[in-house]
Amino acid sequence: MGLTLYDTTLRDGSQGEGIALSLDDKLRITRQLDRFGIDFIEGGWPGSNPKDEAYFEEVQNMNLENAKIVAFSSARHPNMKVEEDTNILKLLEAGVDYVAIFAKGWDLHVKEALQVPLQENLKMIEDTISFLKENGLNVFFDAEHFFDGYLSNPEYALKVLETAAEAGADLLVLCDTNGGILPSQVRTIIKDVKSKIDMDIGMHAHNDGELAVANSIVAYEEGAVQFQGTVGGLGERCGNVDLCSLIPTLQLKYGEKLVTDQQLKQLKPLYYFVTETANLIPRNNKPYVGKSAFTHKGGIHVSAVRKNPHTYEHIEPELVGNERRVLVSELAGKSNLLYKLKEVGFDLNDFSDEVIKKLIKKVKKLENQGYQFEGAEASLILMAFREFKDYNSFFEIEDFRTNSINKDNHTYSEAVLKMTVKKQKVHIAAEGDGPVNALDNCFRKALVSFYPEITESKLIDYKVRVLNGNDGTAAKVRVLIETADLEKSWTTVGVSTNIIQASWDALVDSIEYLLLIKEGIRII
Ligand SMILES: CC(=O)SCCNC(=O)CCNC(=O)[C@H](O)C(C)(C)COP(=O)(O)OP(=O)(O)OC[C@H]1O[C@@H](n2cnc3c(N)ncnc32)[C@H](O)[C@@H]1OP(=O)(O)O
Ligand SMILES: CC(=O)C(=O)O
Repeated sequence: MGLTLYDTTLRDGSQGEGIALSLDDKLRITRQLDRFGIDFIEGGWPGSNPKDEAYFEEVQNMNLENAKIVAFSSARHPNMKVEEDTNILKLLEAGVDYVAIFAKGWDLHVKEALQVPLQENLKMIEDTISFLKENGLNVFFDAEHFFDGYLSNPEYALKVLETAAEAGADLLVLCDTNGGILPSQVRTIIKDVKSKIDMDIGMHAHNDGELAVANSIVAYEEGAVQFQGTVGGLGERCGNVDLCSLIPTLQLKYGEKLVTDQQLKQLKPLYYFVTETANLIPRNNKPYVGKSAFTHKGGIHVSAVRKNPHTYEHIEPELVGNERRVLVSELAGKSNLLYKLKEVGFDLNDFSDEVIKKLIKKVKKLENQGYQFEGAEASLILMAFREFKDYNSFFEIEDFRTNSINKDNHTYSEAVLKMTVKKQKVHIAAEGDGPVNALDNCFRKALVSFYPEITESKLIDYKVRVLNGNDGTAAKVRVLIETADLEKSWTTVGVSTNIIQASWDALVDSIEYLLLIKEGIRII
């Protein structure tokens, strides 16, 4: 058997806390895994619940391009005939060519979890595999707790594998079910298994010791041919080995051709698809696929990356569908700002060294006052624009006022705004649920006849962070406003001890940035 990828997101991944995939979710994930180039997809345990049973019915209509679907179950129950065990019968009804059977590889489990003699566990394995083989199925044998079992009673753990092999199993999968084994132990144990049993082995690693990737890599180095894991490392307790880390490591560092280059570029989209389908928040610092995996913040790093990205990147981000990003903050140097300005379309010749230094000094000073530009790039870009001698703002604010009114125990607000737009004086009022909403309504009402395009955008998120909580209601706050039009979203920032002022500053930036984009000024 060549190297194969085995995804158990739909089975072991579903055993992770907070994961509740619908049947439709499972089918959509199946489609994406298949397109990505996964060889085997463990779809579920048909004996466990009606949803998994329905999955095996539905998946037969899917015309998969690449993957084989695998149905999962335990070996037969103790003291029961295999042909009478519904778990096993449902495997036959699942309409698959491949099944995965797990059984105990640790004497402790046989004695305490199953509470049967050691011999009965071997008999369960033998009966189940023989029966499934007689019924024409390919059988992957998952030796549950194999590594802990080997450490406790190596003769018995090996006997479990030998029994499965003699009964006709097509592959012996060594499971680190409790996820606590060490790479050095994996190496020694697999060497011993390989010296005694002449069969292909697979690896199923859990991540309780944060070593699932390391343990799977050691298994690979020792000749394992199948790697079972999940997208994003979902799974029981701390999860399974994350295929989003394991696959690119094997492919890009060990040179194994597991998927095509094009498929590998779908790794990040696959991670996002599965994470979002599972209703989870993607983790920025996930190796390879996280938003921050190739994001540079420290000035020293960005200075070097501009000269040669290899200085601070272990692979090219595009290989896994990711991208390089640079942040500007108080930890930035000139390089961060130059990178960012170029990225958004500025001609760097427009900025003298002096202006860049002045801008970066301003960023550091403002961050010391509570601004945070890495999450508010639109405000940063506006700051750079305002350094252009020939830049005229789209409007000039004269003053504004807000009032809150309580009537019949319901509070609402009104705002009044005086400004000049295209040399015309505007004096306008509007109401809103609260003062910021009233100001937003008023501002847009004042601008709409001059810039009708502002109706295409709206505020989609508004976050307030108290910066010095000890000062109570007099504390300084940072307001981040996210605005979106039909194509993109952008974030702006304001900081003040007055929440209305902080919100107003962020609001003004958000509208001004929109007008910059709409007026076709060089911003991508
Ligand atoms: C390491 C792993 O991740 S293995 C996969 C674990 N996944 C799951 O458990 C999710 C799906 N599970 C289920 O839907 C249910 O647990 C079922 C349908 C399988 C069983 O439900 P129930 O019959 O109500 O039993 P329950 O879950 O309480 O206990 C499990 C039974 O399986 C037995 N069992 C455990 N491991 C094995 C095994 N390897 N081979 C055979 N039987 C086993 C246990 O001894 C216990 O038997 P008992 O009821 O006679 O005491
Ligand atoms: C089979 C399995 O999921 C395990 O041993 O962890």
